[in-house]
Amino acid sequence: MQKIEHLGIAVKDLKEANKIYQALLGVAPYKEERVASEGVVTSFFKTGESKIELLAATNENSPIAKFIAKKGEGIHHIAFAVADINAEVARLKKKGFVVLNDEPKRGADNKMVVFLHPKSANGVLVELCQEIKK
Ligand SMILES: CC[C@H](C(=O)O)C(=O)SCCNC(=O)CCNC(=O)[C@H](O)C(C)(C)COP(=O)(O)OP(=O)(O)OC[C@H]1O[C@@H](n2cnc3c(N)ncnc32)[C@H](O)[C@@H]1OP(=O)(O)O
Ligand SMILES: [Co+2]
Repeated sequence: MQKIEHLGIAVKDLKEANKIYQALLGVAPYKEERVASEGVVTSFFKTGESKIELLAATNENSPIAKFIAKKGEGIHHIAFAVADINAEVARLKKKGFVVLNDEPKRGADNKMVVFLHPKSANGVLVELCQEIKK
């Protein structure tokens, strides 16, 4: 793992949450991006070497809608940057981690992503991200 790429925070109202995190971090979000395949709209803030990703659901089947219905707003996942996502998936599967999507899928912010089940990491949903080279 290269570094923590972002912390994902599930929010009910993206506009309101943007105001709160802009006040907290002292910077405006640098992008807002819908990921239809995930049923989310995201807002990204850069804070030093890391990022905060706010996520709101765009439909009731969204994992974010389910998460908020069950646990309320809050930290949803931790994302790590990796150099070779397929090699990391193979390594982690060998170690017994439950990989939710063997094939990396297109995420937000120009990344290919894979998720590991929370049960594999002490109740924490883990996302692996590999930058898509331009
Ligand atoms: C890709 C765009 C963007 C990016 O950065 O590029 C994103 O980050 S998109 C983020 C949204 N997408 C995802 O989260 C995809 C991966 N998530 C899933 O596949 C599901 O949400 C899953 C499998 C984590 C849970 O789905 P399930 O239908 O099984 O929901 P349950 O409520 O039954 O959960 C089972 C079990 O897991 C616990 N849980 C659920 N979500 C989380 C979470 N975010 N963190 C920690 N734990 C979580 C839930 O409480 C259940 O545990 P239990 O002890 O049985 O109550
Ligand atoms: Co994410």
